[in-house]
Amino acid sequence: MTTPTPFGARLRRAMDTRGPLCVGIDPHAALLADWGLDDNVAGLERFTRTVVDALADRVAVLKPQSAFFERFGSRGVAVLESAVADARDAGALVLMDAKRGDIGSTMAAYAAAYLDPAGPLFSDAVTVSPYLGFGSLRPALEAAERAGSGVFVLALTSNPEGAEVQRATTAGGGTVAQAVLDRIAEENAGADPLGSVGAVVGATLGDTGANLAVNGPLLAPGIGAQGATAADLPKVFGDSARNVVPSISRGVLRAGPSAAALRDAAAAAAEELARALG
Ligand SMILES: O=c1ccn([C@@H]2O[C@H](COP(=O)(O)O)[C@@H](O)[C@H]2O)c(=O)[nH]1
Repeated sequence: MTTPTPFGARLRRAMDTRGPLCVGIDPHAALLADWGLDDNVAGLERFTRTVVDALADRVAVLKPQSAFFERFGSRGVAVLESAVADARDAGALVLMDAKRGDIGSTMAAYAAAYLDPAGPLFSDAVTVSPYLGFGSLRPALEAAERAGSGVFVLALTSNPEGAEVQRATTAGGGTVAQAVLDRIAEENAGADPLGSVGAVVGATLGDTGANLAVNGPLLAPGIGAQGATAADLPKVFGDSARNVVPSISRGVLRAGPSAAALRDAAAAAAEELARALG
């Protein structure tokens, strides 16, 4: 059996060749309406196919938000399965935004869902929540390593409510978020060119005071609809800018339903973000 190329190495290559932009696939009911689509499975299918067809051959990462597919039940999940496969076939890395977190034994089932190459939702990476304890993520970390996939751990989320948990002080005197970041850095120790365990750090946060040197990718949501701009990135990420994967959903999707307009919006965002990240 051949050893798969680790996600971190695949992501670095994609960022170097396509630029670091991640576009989120978030089929909000309001966006379906804006695109002239019905808020049903047929509308979801058309929306998703349009985004994948327009962008999967050019952006480094596509990030479907699982919740928007789950709300349609099994037929919505079937649309998600096709989107993952089609996006990967077209060359994009797929980051499943599912934010799973549970006790270890249940985490193993989530890992089977997203990180087992034989599964219908197998993705290049998945978002997970460490707030049942970082150790509870072990089954996902191990499954990802076996598959050559990645795991993005919520550290400092883009929403204002995150601070009450993430900036709380631990018994050791640091913040909860820093403890998470330190554990991510341990997972990535020695990885070259980039570890496969990422951190989620909102682009909305300004200077967090956190040490973001985790030797892994830093997913930066919050650009566009949540108010952050490319100009905010240097303040948030400082010396870690090279590892930032800036993520935009509505800010690009609002350009649809024209495929050309989606491509133009993604290209304009990519250029602005690349300039800001140096
Ligand atoms: O801290 C986080 C973690 C994840 N997200 C997700 O990213 C997108 C953001 O969508 P926009 O339309 O660009 O605001 C969405 O799927 C969130 O669930 C985040 O925003 N913040």
